[in-house]
Amino acid sequence: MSTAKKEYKRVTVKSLVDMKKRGEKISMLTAYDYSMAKIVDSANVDVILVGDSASNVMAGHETTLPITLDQMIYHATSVIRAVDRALVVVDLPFGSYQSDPKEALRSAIRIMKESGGHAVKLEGGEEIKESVKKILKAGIPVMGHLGLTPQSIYKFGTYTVRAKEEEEAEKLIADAKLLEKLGCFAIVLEKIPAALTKKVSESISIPTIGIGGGKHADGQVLVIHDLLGMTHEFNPRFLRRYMNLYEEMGSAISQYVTDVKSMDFPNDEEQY
Ligand SMILES: Nc1nc(=O)c2c([nH]1)NC[C@@H]1CN(c3ccc(C(=O)N[C@@H](CCC(=O)O)C(=O)O)cc3)CN21
Ligand SMILES: CC(C)C(=O)C(=O)O
Ligand SMILES: [Mg+2]
Repeated sequence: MSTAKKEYKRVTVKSLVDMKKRGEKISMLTAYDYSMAKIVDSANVDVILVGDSASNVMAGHETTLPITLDQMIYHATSVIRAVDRALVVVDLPFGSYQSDPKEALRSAIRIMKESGGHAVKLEGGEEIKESVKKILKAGIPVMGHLGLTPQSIYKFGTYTVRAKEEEEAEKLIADAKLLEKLGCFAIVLEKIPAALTKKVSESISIPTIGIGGGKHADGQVLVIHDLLGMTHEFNPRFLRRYMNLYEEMGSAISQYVTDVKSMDFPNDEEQY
């Protein structure tokens, strides 16, 4: 017996590669909790990233380094409960994969088993080759992340554009080809020159997802709170704000305070 079920087709790792082949751009946004993920998924975003940017956006840390694997699993579990259509990718947090490939696999397995996420994302290329191999061998899809890799911020000291010099650009291209060869299904390219994004995207058959990587990436990703204008102090050039929720929410909340103080709320209809 068939029930009247909402029509949707799940996004898979394979459908993303097919989208690149067709020339259809991929949309990706972060979400860290149930309510936000419900809205993002209902708006037909292809990929939802449970990013370690939760460390900044949810917990208020200065960097992504402090967030733990347990905390990432908590966020991912909440997101998974809300999602019907999108592919859900979960960041492996700093410290959960860098020491050795076995630990990397254990961390990836915990994410898959405990949250129900569909894939994991790791920052780096050649340096994490063995870990990527091991995770893929276990049947867990892996998304790469090259260019500005926030988990290595203390190695670089700044969030400036990466791979502007020839040598770093060549390494990035080699890393992208390596990740493709290993079997990754997509690669995030963060804050690199548009011309390099173009070159990388043309050199590999798996999709590139840009954030500050320009128009030639096969898809785009943003932190949802940035797009909605909730993080009003974060203003990189690559960010397009679609709302100014920081101000809108602030005035709604001020109005509530005013209404409580003036005894306008609750009124006769809003009580029993
Ligand atoms: N809210 C938020 N949005 C993000 O995109 C994001 C996070 N948090 N946390 C984790 C990483 C860090 N990311 C970043 C951080 C800084 C810049 C950046 O462009 N910062 C400065 C410029 C710094 C410089 O040029 O030295 C800026 O213009 O805001 C970009 C991406 C991307 N990720
Ligand atoms: C900015 C994206 C790519 C990310 O890794 C995150 O949100 O953690
Ligand atoms: Mg991240």
